[in-house]
Amino acid sequence: MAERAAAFRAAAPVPPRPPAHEPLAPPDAAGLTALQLLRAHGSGPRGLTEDEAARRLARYGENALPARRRVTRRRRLLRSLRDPFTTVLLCLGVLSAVVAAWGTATVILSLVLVSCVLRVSGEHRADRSVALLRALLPTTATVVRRAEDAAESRTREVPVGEVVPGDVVRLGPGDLVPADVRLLRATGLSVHQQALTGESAPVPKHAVQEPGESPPGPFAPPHLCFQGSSVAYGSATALVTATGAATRFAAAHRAGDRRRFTAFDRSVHGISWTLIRFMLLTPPLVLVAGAALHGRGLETLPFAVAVAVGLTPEMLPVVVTTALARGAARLAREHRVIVTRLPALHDLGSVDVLCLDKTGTLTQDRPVVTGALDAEGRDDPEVLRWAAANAWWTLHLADLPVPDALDEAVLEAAQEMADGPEGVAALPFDPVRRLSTAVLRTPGRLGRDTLVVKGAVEQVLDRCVLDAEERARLLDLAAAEAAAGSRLLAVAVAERPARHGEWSHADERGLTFRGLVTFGDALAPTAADALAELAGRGVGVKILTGDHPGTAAQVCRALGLDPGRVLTADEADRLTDAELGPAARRTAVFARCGPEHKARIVTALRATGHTVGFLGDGVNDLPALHAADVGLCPRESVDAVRECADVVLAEKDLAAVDRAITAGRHSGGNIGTYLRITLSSNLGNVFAMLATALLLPFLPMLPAQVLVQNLCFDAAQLAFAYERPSRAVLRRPTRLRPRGFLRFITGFGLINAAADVATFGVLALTTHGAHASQEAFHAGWFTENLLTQALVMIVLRGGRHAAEGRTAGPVHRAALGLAVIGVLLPLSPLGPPLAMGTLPPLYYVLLATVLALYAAVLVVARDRYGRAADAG
Ligand SMILES: Nc1ncnc2c1ncn2[C@@H]1O[C@H](COP(=O)(O)OP(=O)(O)OP(=O)(O)O)[C@@H](O)[C@H]1O
Ligand SMILES: [Mg+2]
Repeated sequence: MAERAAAFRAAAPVPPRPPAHEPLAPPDAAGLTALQLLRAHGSGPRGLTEDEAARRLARYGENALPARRRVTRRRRLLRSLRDPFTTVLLCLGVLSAVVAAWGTATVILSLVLVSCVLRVSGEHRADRSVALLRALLPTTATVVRRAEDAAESRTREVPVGEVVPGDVVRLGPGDLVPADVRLLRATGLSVHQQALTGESAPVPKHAVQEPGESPPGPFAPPHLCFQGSSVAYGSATALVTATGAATRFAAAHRAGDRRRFTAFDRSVHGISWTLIRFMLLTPPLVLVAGAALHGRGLETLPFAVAVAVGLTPEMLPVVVTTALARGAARLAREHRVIVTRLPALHDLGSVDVLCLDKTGTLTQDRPVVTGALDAEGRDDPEVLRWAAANAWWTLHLADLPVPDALDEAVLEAAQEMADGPEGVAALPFDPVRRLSTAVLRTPGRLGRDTLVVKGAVEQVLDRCVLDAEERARLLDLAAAEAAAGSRLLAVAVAERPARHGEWSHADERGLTFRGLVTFGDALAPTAADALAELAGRGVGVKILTGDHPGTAAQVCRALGLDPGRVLTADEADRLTDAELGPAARRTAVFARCGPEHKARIVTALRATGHTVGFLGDGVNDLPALHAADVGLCPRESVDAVRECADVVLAEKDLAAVDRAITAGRHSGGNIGTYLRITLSSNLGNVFAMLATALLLPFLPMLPAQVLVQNLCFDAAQLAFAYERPSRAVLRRPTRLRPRGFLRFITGFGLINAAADVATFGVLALTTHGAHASQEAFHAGWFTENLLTQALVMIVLRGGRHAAEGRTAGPVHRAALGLAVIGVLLPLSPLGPPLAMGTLPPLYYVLLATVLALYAAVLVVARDRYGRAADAG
């Protein structure tokens, strides 16, 4: 179809585009009835003809979903200029220009330019590859269309991009609302509007004949649904009023795109601001010290600025996008895991708590009926027949596209449905109430209808006429079945006078308990191993299920996971947010969770400092997927879930999650190592330069030299995006804790500065003669700086276990290159223009000694730090 549309667009004489995707009529066309609105859109209840739809597609353009819209290069460039480091660099550049230090200003501005260009093109490339991966996950909409005017209308799936204004669409649970629509008909419809309004609870929507006053807010009208939302439960038929860039969500987003603040952003943010404070402090410090000790004036400013510039990790964004994009590409290629939002890959590496739903993850989600029991616990096939009648009629009367797994199992087990009673009304299952109800017309009993309710045991018993003792006995009966690992449905019935009006939830009262249907669901074959594997990697697994606590606990036990004390949603409801955090940390299994509970538990865990991943596949998992740092789902999930998840797995398999986490740690580990090494060396250089600036009668390095050295460092550091990290990095969540991180960089920065100062001594010893010594000093220091940097890259690259049988990788090669440049550049023809002189051979001999000592100290410090980190 996509090809056909493309061909159409290419072949047809395209009519002039209307200005800026104007909708045919305003979305709610205030006061128009549904029929009038259909007419205003040149459509009808039978939908558009295929030809008309194709014409409109050419006219209005593709209906791109919010998450799939491209960011333009200009927007990206502006965003990268807003980056705090870039801003500080630009300020320093301007400052240099103000004091007419043209050399420094030019170098700084070129540095900004190079890093922005690299970043923008890197992000652009990364985005393109994510878009290509996303294209593997097509989302569709169900449209009602006709082949030609006179033909019967047909319902068919089309890619969401081909939906046009005037289309009539069908919506069911888990569907994305493909565009802005006006409801024509709706049954029990509730939509998730979280992406639009931030509100996580589903919002009820219904069709109205003539829209009256709506509550305030662009997304509030109850008869309209909007692109960017999805169906939580119920079903509807609706008219498309606006697509693509003309939708309300697109309009709201143009103002300023909300981006999720990820775990990675949070830690980088903290570190960045500490560095920036330091950068802002450096120039005044250098100026004041220069003036006080050597009576220097503003001429020190370019040097002071260069020192501050020396602190910036200019290549950070480039290393980050490259490392992540490579990781995502590899995951897709080797494991068919698709990362739909790149930063999520980094967060996946730092996930230390993984929340799962039970069905389909720990079990196979192929339930089979194992029994039907009456209230005494005796076999009673009648109970199954009631359950099946409920399943059959809710499926048909509520217009649901497919039965859920439990309903399917019930229908499979109770075959002869044909001559059963006829259904007249249905209130379909919803995961908050955990009930479904069908109203049946009892044959031979005119004027009487039978209400059949099935659902979770507690919810059904709450609606039955029972004394406390009987209720407790029935709960025990259910608990005993659940303790064997069975899933359960309770069934209750009631006879009521027939009626013409609507049935509502209020009618589910005064019921008679009929019995239980029990289900078995085999364990997923890979689950036990994957759980053990995850635990070994430092990931705590928590089960968040809507099921019975007994069933959930038994499934965990069967997989070798100690369930401990199960926390039910009712108990969680009684805890404040502050109490829930610690309780959630202690608990492994949460039962009877509704969609909101799942989200609240995830939020509470995040608030206690965990990075939380959530794996789920149902609409009832949507709020939690939103709330988590990383949302994961299997490929067969409903569209709404897939569109919201950050990581889409080829299948719902815990082993795949484990592989994805490893890939996240791979990329995240490289980024962390890059930051540690770069910032500690940068900081060390700054310390040393400040110290020597105080001692020396001349500048320890000229601004141009500082910047050239910076450029060499940056280029070498790109290698970290391509490195294969050590196994030690993959063994625990990669996490940048700002505190520990700052301690690391100051510690290693000081060691680095000590080596520099030692070199200073060596230089004093080996070079003599006033003028000659200045140039030689610069050369000597340049060489030493690059060599120590190369050494640090090799020694600190893999942490304490770096030696574990590894071959030389890209970082080794880059370090080698850096060392060669460090030694040869001052000796090359580039030396004199950069004001670097030649050095006596003795210098090299003594420098080698300094470097050997430095390496030894580094190794000792690294191992101590590694042991402390392992213990912490
Ligand atoms: N089709 C249905 N009709 C009536 N009740 C149902 C139906 N499906 C589920 N339930 C009830 O709702 C409860 C919760 O549903 P379910 O187990 O699917 O929740 P969940 O949160 O998706 O769990 P999981 O973690 O297993 O995926 C079930 O234990 C069952 O009692
Ligand atoms: Mg589920």
